[in-house]
Amino acid sequence: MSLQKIYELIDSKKQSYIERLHKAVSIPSVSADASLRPKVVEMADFIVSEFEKLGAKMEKRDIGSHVMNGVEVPLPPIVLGQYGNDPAKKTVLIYNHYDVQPAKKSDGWDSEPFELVVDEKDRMLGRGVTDDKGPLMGWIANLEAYKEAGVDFPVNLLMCFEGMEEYGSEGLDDLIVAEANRYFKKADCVCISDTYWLGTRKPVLTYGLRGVSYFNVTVEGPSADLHSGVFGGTVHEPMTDLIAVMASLVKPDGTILVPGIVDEVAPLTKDEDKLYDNIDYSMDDLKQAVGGEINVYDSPKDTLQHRWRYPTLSLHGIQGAFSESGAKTVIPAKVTGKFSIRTVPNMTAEHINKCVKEHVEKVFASLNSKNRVSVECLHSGSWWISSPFHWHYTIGAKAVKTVYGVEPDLVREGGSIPITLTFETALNKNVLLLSMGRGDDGAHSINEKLDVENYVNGIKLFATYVDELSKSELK
Ligand SMILES: NCC(=O)N[C@@H](Cc1c[nH]cn1)C(=O)O
Ligand SMILES: [Zn+2]
Ligand SMILES: [Zn+2]
Repeated sequence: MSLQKIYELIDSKKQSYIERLHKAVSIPSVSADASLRPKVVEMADFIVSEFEKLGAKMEKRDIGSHVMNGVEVPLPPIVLGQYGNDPAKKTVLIYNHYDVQPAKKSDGWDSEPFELVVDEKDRMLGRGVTDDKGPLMGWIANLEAYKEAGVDFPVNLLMCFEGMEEYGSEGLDDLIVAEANRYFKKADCVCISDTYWLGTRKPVLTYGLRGVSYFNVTVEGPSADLHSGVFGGTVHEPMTDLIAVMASLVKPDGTILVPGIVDEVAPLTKDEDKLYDNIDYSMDDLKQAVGGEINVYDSPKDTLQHRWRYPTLSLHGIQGAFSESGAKTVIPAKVTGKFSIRTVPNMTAEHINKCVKEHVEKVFASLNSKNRVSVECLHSGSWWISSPFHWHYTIGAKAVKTVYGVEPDLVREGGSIPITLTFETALNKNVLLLSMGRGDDGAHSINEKLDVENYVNGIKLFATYVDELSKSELK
C-alpha cells in the first residue's frame, strides 16, 4: 500500500524531477577538461545541498591533486553521505558519478549539450542525463518521495559519489580501501546505477563489466610545426609515423593486432555460450543504437560476445593534429594518438601494458624514423563479473518485476566502471548494477538522452528496491 502511495507521488512530481535534472545538466562537470574543474566541484556542492535539504548527513572528502597535461590540478572531492542509522534496518551503499564526458554543440548536437531540453518524443536531451546525472538525481527523488509520502525510508543509506569516473576514477580506490571498515562498515550490499538496458524494451540487471586500459602514443621530432611545402618529403613527419603505429594496432574488422593481448582471455565454455541463446537482442537493435547498418558480425550472439566477453581495441583521436575546417598545410611537430583496450576475464593490466609497449616500440623501430616515440598508460581499470543468482540480484529482479511487470534480462556490459571491483573486494559485499536508461541513450555521444518514462520508472525502481531490501534476509 505504501509503495502505491509513493508511486502516485512520484508520478505527480515528474516535472520537479525534470527541473532538478535540468539544474544538474546545466553544470558542465567535465572531468577531462582541467579548465572546467571548478564546475565539477560546483556539481559536488549541488549534490551535497540537495541531499542535505532532505536531512542526509553529507561531507566532501578532499583527495588531493593530479597532473593533467603537465599541470597540477586539484581532484574533485568524493562526496560521502549517510541517510538513517537505525541498527534494525539493512544498509545499502549507493555509488554514482557526478562528472560527465566532454560535449560541444559543434560536435553535432541538435541542442546545447549543457541545457536540458525535452523533445516531442518525451526524451530529455543533455550531457549526463543518462550517464550518470539522471540516476543520481533519481536517488535524490527516491528519498524525497518517501519523505513527502510520509513513509519511513525502509533502509539506511550510505553514499559515495565521485567526480572523476570518466577520467579513470583517480583517488577513489584508496578512499574505499581506507573507509571499508569505517565509513562503509555497515553496508550490507552495494548498488550502482551507471549502466543501461541492452535494448529499448526490456529492463536488465547487469552482472559483468569489461575493464579498460587507456593509452597515449606520442611521436615528436621537429622543434616546431613546419611548412609542408618547404620541408615535406625531406624530414621524418611525426604524423606519418603515428598513423603507421596506430594502423598496426587493430584491423578494420576489430581484430586486435598487438601480439599477446588475447593470451589471457578465458576460453568460452559451452555453458557460457548457451547463456547467449535467449537474450532479447536483435541486429536491428544494434542498427537503431548506432544509427546505421555497420555491424561487423551477422548474429546477435557474436555481437554480444564481442561486446561483453572478448577484448576490443578502439582508436579515439590524435592530439596535436590539424583538425579544423580548411586546408592548413602544416607538418605537426608533436602528435599523440589515443586508444583504449576493453579488457575481460582473465586479462591483467601489467600484461596488457607490456604487450602494448613492446609492440609500439617494435613497429616504430621498423619505420626507421629519426623521430622519437613514447607510450603511456593513462589509466587502467579492471573487468568485473558477479553471479546473477546472488540474493541481491533476486531482490533486484523482484523490484524490476513489480515496476515493469516483466523479469529483467541478466546481462553484462561492454563499458567499464573501474571502481566496481574495488567495492566488492574491499567491502567483501555484493554489488548490484541497477540500470535506469535504455541501450539507445547515446551515453558519451551527441544528443545523449534519457526517456522521461525511464527516469520516472527508474525512481520507482529505486523506491521498490529499497523496500525489497528491507524485507530481505540477506541470503
Ligand atoms: N557509464 C560508465 C562509463 O561510461 N564508464 C566509462 C569509464 C571510463 C574509463 N575511461 C574513461 N571513461 C567507460 O568509458 O566505460
Ligand atoms: Zn560514462
Ligand atoms: Zn557512467
